[in-house]
Amino acid sequence: MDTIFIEQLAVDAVIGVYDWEREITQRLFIDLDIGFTIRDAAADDDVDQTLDYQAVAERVQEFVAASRYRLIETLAEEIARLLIADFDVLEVGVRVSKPGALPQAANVGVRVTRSREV
Ligand SMILES: Nc1nc2c(c(=O)[nH]1)N=C([C@H](O)[C@@H](O)CO)CN2
Repeated sequence: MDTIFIEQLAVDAVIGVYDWEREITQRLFIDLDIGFTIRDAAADDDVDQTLDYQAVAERVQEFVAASRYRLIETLAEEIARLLIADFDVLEVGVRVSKPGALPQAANVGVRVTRSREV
């Protein structure tokens, strides 16, 4: 299987377990590794035969911006579910980073890998 990836997709969302975090948005970065066979699209040089990363990015940005989860774990899981359901992908890796969460660290986050059940 091949991979189509998106790195550091920036989205502002309501996210966090503390009361003050429910009142603000915070910057998240999303990394996606999407398992997809690109051979046919490459052979025909045809975007209609591949996964349009622009469409994926717009859908994920729309979803995350409207979300109000407490845990980044939940957000990562739901992004994976969305991609498998809406874009018919076989496997997806989702990394959600919340760089503002820990002042003493450059970044924190979670990574999940999920596959479509066949
Ligand atoms: N494993 C996690 N730990 C924590 C999370 C989280 O989403 N997953 N969230 C918080 C707070 O919201 C924190 O980001 C506030 O700065 C703490 N730990």
